Amino acid sequence: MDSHSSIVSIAPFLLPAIVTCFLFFARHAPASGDKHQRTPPTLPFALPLVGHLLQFLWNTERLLGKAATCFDPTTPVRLKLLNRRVTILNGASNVATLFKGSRGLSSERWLVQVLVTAFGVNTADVPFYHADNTGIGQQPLPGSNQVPREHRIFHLVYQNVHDGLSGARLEEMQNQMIRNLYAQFAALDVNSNAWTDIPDIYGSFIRNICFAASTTSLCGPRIFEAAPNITADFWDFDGHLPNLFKEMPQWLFPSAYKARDKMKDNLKRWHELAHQGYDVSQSDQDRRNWEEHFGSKLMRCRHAFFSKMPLSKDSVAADDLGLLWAATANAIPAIGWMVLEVLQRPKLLEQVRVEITPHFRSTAGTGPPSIDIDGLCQEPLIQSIYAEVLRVHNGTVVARVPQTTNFSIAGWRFPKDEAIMVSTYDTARSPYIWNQGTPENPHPVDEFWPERFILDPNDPSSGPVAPQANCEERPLDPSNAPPQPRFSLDGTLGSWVPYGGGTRMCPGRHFAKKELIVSMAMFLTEFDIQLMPRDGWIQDDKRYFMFGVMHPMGSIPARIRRRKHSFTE
Ligand code: HEM
Repeated sequence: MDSHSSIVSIAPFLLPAIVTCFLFFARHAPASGDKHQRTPPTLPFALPLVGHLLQFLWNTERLLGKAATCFDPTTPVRLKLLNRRVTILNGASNVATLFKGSRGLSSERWLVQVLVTAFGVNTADVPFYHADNTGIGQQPLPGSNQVPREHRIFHLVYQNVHDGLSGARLEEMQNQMIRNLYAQFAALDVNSNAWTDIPDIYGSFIRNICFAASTTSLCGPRIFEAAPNITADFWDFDGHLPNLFKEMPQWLFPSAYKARDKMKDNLKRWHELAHQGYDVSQSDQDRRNWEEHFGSKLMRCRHAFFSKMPLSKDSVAADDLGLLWAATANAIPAIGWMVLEVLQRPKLLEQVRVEITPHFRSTAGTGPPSIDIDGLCQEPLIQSIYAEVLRVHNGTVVARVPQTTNFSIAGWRFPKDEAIMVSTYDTARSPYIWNQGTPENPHPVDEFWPERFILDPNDPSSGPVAPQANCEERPLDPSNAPPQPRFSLDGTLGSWVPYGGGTRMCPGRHFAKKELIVSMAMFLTEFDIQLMPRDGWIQDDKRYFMFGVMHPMGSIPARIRRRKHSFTE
């Protein structure tokens, strides 16, 4: 493990000393440097030595919220985490500039650290990752190490996920998702003439069905043969991930490390079975976009290049755990939220079903429904719900590190090797940017407002962005058709960033949009779902804050039945 990665492991030893000399010491680092380049101010902190570490570990939401509001809304703010410094970037235009300026910034060191601490890549394999400083591009970076092409792990992984999630491979993944969801629905013991009680409609129903469907689309069905309990094991691991991510020591959280080891063992068993059934050295000649051993072409080609690298089986399993997590741990809670936000509003449910129906052709129990995916994904209200789910429920931190020299944005200097972070949760809540409705009909930034992303040309108070914040001209419709309300992200550049941005922007975003919308549409078309009465709206489980789309909190009891003319009957 690299030298600065174990800050947290010593934190518990420092605690008694910190408590006895509790000084309430606040500091605001003066802006330094020449008049063109200022160092961002440090958020005041009370404990010298540790800085903001304890708050970072136990109340990250509050800490990042303070960093977003402590100075003016475009001022970046530095945090001190024991011996490490990071800067939280604020302001939509600064965020957009960061993502545009990908040259000179890297995510690779950060990525390796996450692969080790969160997913369990072997420390013995770290030098192999670090030896590759050739970048993600087709050509190695000038002046970088001489690394054989087949060992350029960052380039190969980058190219593989981008190829595997576009064009015909993307279409195959979409079709697989529909087929696999249909198979999951058909296997359920749920009738149309009686209600079935479900103890937790998200945690024991939607989440498990979607994991099985999504993982089969990515990895093929063999993974469930090799590891029959992988669904439960995965969600157990996901629940422990915040502690792993924050580098909590094993002696303090042994169950987190156990859950991760279990998942790595599951994946190793699958790798063994898949390699027995399929020779990855032939994968270049195999034109299929999906086969049953490794599933998607993405996965098959990935294992073809892994097989030429001197990585341990343990590290390959850990790296795959990272990919499986990226592919499911945001998308599935987001599907859950899409369904739940609609179900909590009966009128919205009716409107959504009106948008869904024309795009579905049922095959009446003889196979998966035929869905006009592109048409469905262009419906304005459905897209607005999708964008609003990712605005409200996403608590990700996206990181970049200036690699070779200091980096600057709008006159602020960001030192080399110090992480610059963007909190998607706070950018999505800036009251200076987001439309909060009218005094008669307010919609605060924390509220889920299904129509927030609908721009009605006849209503100047509509659209995602507050009228005073929107400098972009509203484009005219060239067809001269009477202006219709439409889905719009206009003015949200640098503020709606659930997928990050720039060259490292999430390569799964095109698949994710379709996966989220199609899955929601399939659940709402196949089932009537009645949530048990509850006080207030369903809330985010803040334990997942900082780690992507948060899960809904607590158990959500419901009853369900198949709808008449559902596609499985
Ligand atoms: C709602 C769903 C999703 C959200 C909110 C999401 C969000 C993100 C974010 C914020 C990043 C980091 C981007 C950056 O650093 O700028 C990321 C990276 C990534 N995502 Fe997604 N993601 C989603 C779904 C998916 C899916 C479905 C897949 C694959 C099937 C996927 C695969 C990846 C991969 C491989 C990376 C790493 C890319 C790299 O390092 O270059 N994601 N995602």
